[in-house]
Amino acid sequence: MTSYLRSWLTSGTSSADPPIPSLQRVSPPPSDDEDGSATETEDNDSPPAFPSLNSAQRVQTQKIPRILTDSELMPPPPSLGLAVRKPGVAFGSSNTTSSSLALPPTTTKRPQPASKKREKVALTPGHSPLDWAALKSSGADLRGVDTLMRIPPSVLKQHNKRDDAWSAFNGKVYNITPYLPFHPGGVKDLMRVAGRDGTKLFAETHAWVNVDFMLDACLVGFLVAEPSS
Ligand code: HEM
Repeated sequence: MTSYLRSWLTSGTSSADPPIPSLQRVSPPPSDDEDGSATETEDNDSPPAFPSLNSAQRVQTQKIPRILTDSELMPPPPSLGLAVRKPGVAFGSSNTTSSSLALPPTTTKRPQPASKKREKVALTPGHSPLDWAALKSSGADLRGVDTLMRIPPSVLKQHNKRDDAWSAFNGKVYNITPYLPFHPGGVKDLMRVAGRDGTKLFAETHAWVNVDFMLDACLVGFLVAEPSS
């Protein structure tokens, strides 16, 4: 084999060609086998050394780069969290705790109702918001009328009793009687708008409540101007 390669390499070369390096016979790596009985064909499940015994990688293993600690990789957060900052006090100058896990001062106190008027009333059993949703979708007649009507203020005014209370919100007139016991603000407050346009009072109390959704099943008609006689 070696002589074949040598003759193949030398054929066609001129004297100007660089000298052909002589082939070296490389002896196999020392085997673990004392008696050298293990051969290529023999079963040997032990994996080869990695990195290879004479590899450059193995020589360099002494110089493993140092693994940086967490604090070297990422600086620690500032000791004072924004959550404990007091409004109007310069950051870090107050006597706040150093833990950023401390509760922000705004949530350490229970929120107080803005006024006595806005306090919620205790709803009687079976009158929770979920119960109202169930009643609305039950198919029960909550309007009390057969068709939607055009309702002038003079007609609206007549429906001002607990058992027959209509109120207008954003141009739509609703029968609020079935909703009275479900109102979280109480019957009394809701009755203040019975027989009249409650849009303003409603918006001043809780503009975030979606009246159109809450009372869609109670719609009786639309508020119109008084017909001229
Ligand atoms: C028919 C129209 C109305 C509907 C559908 C309605 C609905 C609601 C709902 C869903 C809440 C609970 C709000 C919440 O938890 O955030 C509430 C609370 C309240 N409502 Fe009404 N409301 C109506 C009309 C009124 C009116 C006209 C007043 C007028 C005085 C009023 C006074 C209150 C008060 C004082 C509360 C409790 C305090 C609060 O939650 O802020 N509501 N209402």
